[in-house]
Amino acid sequence: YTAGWLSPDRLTPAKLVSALAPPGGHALGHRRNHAKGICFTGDFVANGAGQALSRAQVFTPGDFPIVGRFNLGTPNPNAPDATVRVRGMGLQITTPGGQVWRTAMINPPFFSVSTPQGFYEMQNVLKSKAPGAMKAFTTAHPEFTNFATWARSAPWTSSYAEDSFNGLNAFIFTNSAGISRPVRWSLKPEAPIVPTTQEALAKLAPDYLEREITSRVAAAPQKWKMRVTLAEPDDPTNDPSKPWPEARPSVEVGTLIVRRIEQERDGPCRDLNFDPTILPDGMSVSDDPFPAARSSAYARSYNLRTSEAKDYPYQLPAEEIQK
Ligand code: HEM
Repeated sequence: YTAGWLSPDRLTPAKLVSALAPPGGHALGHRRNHAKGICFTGDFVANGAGQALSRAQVFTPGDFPIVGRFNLGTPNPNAPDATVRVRGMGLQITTPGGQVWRTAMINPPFFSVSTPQGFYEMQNVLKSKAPGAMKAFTTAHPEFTNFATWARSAPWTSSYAEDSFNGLNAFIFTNSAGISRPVRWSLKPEAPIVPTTQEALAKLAPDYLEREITSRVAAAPQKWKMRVTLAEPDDPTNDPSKPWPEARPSVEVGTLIVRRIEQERDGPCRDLNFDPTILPDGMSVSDDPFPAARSSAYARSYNLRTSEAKDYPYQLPAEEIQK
């Protein structure tokens, strides 16, 4: 009756965030996960087709401003690009009525584990040297083997512009007729994909992805199509490790256009928390347990990093600025 607050085994935001810490501790002032990244701005051009699914203003035909962040799934802000398998995009779209949609998506087509508890255990086992720890983990979380197969076999790219970004969690869209349906969303790149290998990427500069996207966007805006996929009655909505069948109907709702790469250190992403529960009217969370867990963990990470600004100063130290 204490809602679990007094249970020592209860999974808390503090435990979730601490579990992400690398052996030397977290990099102060930085995001506790997806710490390496680069901010951007641009717009989302809605084609109007999404209005059939959701009454959110973002689906009415028009152009809406975006702030987003390409990132790598690592707590290390200095990790070489080729050492990180998961890439992500944080995205905020705002519409004139003051509605805000935040989402944070990644490149795998399904998540590594079924539950937030599984995510916590995965962080611990990835650091554990105990013999048999991984075997015990995969026995308890057999879904992880699908993710390991994806990580081993999926092609790499040498540009964020060539990556797909998948929301993975299920949400509920409600249209103006009051009809509610479970959905997931994805961004597919318009840039042609040039597959590469981890070895080839490792031979490039450790920050190649940031440099490449900066020059690519300076030469031309980069685009992704946003697609919303609809669940059928038996599709799982509470487990992002289970992809829905390819044949599910989907609706292309618009185009994301990245027009400018922004400063990461003192740009518009720094004070932004891409909390996946910040949703406009016409979208809501489902029975998927991740968005609530993520929301509480991101808030904790945000509070920690913003109170550590002295460890990650907005301006570069004077000696690092070339005059
Ligand atoms: C319980 C599971 C998860 C935990 C504990 C977790 C934790 C975190 C934390 C602490 C951050 C940094 C937040 C900040 O300081 O602003 C973060 C960022 C991020 N997460 Fe998660 N995460 C989880 C699941 C997921 C899932 C399922 C996805 C994708 C579908 C995802 C994608 C991302 C992305 C793309 C970012 C970077 C957003 C940005 O640029 O700020 N995470 N995560």
